[in-house]
Amino acid sequence: MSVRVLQAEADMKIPHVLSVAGSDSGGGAGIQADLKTCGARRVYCSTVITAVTAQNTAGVQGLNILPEDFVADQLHSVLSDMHVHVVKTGMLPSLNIVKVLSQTLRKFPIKALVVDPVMISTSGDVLVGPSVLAGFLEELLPMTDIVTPNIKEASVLLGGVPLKSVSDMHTAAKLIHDLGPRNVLVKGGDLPNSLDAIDVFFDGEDFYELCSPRVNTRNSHGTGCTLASCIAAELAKGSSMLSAVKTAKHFIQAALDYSRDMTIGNGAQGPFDHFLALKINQSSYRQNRFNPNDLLLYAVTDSAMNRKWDRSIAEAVKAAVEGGATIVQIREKDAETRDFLEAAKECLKICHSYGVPLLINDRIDVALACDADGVHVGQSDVPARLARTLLGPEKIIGVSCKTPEQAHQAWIDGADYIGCGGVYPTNTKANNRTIGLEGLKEICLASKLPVVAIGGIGLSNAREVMELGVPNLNGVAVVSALFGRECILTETRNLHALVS
Ligand SMILES: Nc1ncnc2c1ncn2[C@@H]1O[C@H](COP(=O)(O)OP(=O)(O)O)[C@@H](O)[C@H]1O
Ligand SMILES: Cc1ncc(COP(=O)(O)O)c(N)n1
Ligand SMILES: [Mg+2]
Repeated sequence: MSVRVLQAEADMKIPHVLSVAGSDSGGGAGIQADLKTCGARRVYCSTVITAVTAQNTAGVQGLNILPEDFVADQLHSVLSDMHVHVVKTGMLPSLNIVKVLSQTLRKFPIKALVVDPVMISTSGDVLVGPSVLAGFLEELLPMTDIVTPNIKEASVLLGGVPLKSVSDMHTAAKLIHDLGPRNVLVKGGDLPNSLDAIDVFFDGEDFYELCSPRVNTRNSHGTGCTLASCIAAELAKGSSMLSAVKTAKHFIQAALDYSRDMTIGNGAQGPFDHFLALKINQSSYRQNRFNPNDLLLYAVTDSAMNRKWDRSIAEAVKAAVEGGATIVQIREKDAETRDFLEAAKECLKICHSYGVPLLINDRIDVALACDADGVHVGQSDVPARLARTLLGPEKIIGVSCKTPEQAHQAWIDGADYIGCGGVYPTNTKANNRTIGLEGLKEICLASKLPVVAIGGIGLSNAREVMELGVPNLNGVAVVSALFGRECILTETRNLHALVS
């Protein structure tokens, strides 16, 4: 294969959003919000700038629209060279720019088009005049996968009918859907007298009300841009539309809450902080869901060992959590699906009574059916990106990795941690290459995700693994040293004392 073909294939693998929007000098909305959102969501973002605003926390002081020919040049530069998965639009300030965009998109097919029909900013400034409306209605909306108007913009798209309630938002979503886009999200951030921030999503068949408590903050400048670019980022990673919208709503809520008391600028509407995930314990703002410290003593069950000692999976799991296991994975290679499911439900009850998360090895169907905390997948199982789409943003996903490249891909795919090994030779897994402490260290250093070491680890060597001195090595995963022994409780206690 030629270098060019290999380059093109590598390019296609990196989730990529192109934002076509205006610049906000204050850095809270527009292109700047889109870049920050994609960065926070771990997606590459290229940009085509349509206008430059002089803007701050008090409002918009000036606006300079770029000539449509130069917008066309920027679009061509990006799309003719790079593999863009999703295009997200923000401020499209002239009818000719809308036309240039829709013509260009016909030449360069993409996976999805996300249109935030920016017309009026949160500060009340008119960013886009009425002449552009015809362009939206005739050119852009029919090719749009999701359009995300706020209540004022929804009203403009529908010729001026005011929206005053959630019920009006439902009606508007349906009417806007009739204009051509495949999905509609009417955002209710500015709905008066509403205790919650309610958005209405309509996919052409069903309505969903996405509801979150309203954060009492002045820092809501850029929420609309952020929501749309987060949807675009999740779509680029392979999420379904509904799951992308839910993730985006969750992201906005978490970011607003995290930065509610931040003060930047003297005006009425401040920006918020997109990078909370970097600040709250390394990897995830979804703290209540996954805590990397839970990887400390990771117990993995084994059906053959349970058979040998004549105990049920539930008995084995109970002993392990009593002994101090901090996370449990059930790994059943030869059980009937229904038996596996029943056992998983029983283990889930036990684990949750100790506040310990339970993961299912390989079987996404079983994890979904028993509402487990997540899954662990190997390199030949369902890809992590698809697992994320199927399980949604809340579940924990771990991936077995033997190389820095696999670790990188796991991060791109939206995994939460990686399992790395076999560190030492082991009999639990046939034909498993041993990577040694050196291999483990190399992968840890390359990995942006927390790591749990696995493979032949027990009382004799757990300490040297934990003393490797890499900050993202959060724990050891153990099979035989717990479940291959007579008293799981004692073995777990001893190992727990050694690693903590
Ligand atoms: N104070 C708030 N608390 C929680 N969510 C909010 C708040 N303000 C806006 N949102 C959410 O932010 C997103 C953007 O909505 P909105 O502010 O209505 O759009 P725009 O920024 O385009 O005017 C929506 O998901 C909305 O529910
Ligand atoms: C350049 C630019 N684009 C978009 C918005 C909308 O901001 P919001 O997301 O708060 O409605 C803005 N204020 N400036
Ligand atoms: Mg807003």
